[in-house]
Amino acid sequence: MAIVLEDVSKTYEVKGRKVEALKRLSLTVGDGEIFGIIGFSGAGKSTLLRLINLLEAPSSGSVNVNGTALGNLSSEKLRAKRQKIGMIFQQFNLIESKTVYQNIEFVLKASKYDKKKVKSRIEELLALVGLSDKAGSYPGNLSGGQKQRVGIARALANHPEVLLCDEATSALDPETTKTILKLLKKINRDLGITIVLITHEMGVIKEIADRVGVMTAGEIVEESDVYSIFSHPEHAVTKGFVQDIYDFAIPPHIEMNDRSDVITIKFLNENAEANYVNQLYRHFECDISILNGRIEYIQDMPLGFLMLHVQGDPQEISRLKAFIDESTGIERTEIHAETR
Ligand SMILES: Nc1ncnc2c1ncn2[C@@H]1O[C@H](COP(=O)(O)OP(=O)(O)OP(=O)(O)O)[C@@H](O)[C@H]1O
Repeated sequence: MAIVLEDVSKTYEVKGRKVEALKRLSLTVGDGEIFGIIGFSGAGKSTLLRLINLLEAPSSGSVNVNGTALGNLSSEKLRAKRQKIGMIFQQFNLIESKTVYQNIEFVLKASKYDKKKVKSRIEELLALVGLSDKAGSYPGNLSGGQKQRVGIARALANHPEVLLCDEATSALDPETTKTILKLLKKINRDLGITIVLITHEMGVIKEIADRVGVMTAGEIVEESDVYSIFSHPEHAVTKGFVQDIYDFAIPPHIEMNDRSDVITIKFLNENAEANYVNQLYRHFECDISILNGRIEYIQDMPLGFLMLHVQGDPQEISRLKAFIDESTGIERTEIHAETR
């Protein structure tokens, strides 16, 4: 396992008042996995990342990165271990007075990288992030996406085993965000680097993560593969985060007392693309109108939704609902947006 946190707590003391940033949190991130942590501001995400990055020690509990327990390391060993953990930041944190080349050179020099190999390593890194032609540019002359590419090149300079991403795309526009996430995915696949990213945007999780932990008030309240988090959110906070894809309001023209006849169905995996409504039309003597529908792709796997208005004999409607409930890969969902 790449990262194992066991029963970790972190308490800060601010003006005599205790702030519990992390509360007996346990987490395991597998080798080569992309693990996303999502939570609102103040949930404790950055604190968690700083523990993995060895910037801070937990108040209690243990942190283990790639087989090394991080407590009780000598400062020399700690420094060596830190080099194996790369990090990128929301605000890129580049040195403005140095060129792209020099920004990367700076970390290689600091880690006493073999001098003969520094130049070729920098060229290799710049090629990897698609910036070979920007070696002599200053950060001030780069776009946000290019700056983050430099950040990524710098983070990878010392061949890390783990890459930590702290809101790495939050300062970028949606298109640039996509290209940066694509690059991170490529790095994960091609170099086998484990990635832990923290974000407050579910879109980022949907695009890139294999698994996700939902954080609130210093705890991970739900943890699962990304498809399950979207298709079966359990905790109220998770439901809030995935609300966007469940955003089916019952149209205003449906009278208040007819609303119990509105059924929203969720289609899991390949069932999203099957012709299910045809079966409903064929088997049941009800009037069925489609009010809304959508297919979301989560890691290329479809998750479909269909909102139907079903009218007719109440017994027939009950039979139809029972039929839906018995169908594999099809579920009725109670989660949808407030009626507008
Ligand atoms: N160095 C510190 N000293 C005192 N309190 C801190 C410190 N760092 C974090 N905290 C507190 O710990 C809690 C968790 O903060 P943290 O920054 O980890 O949350 P976050 O989820 O990363 O939020 P954000 O997205 O706003 O950065 C907050 O209540 C914060 O005020």
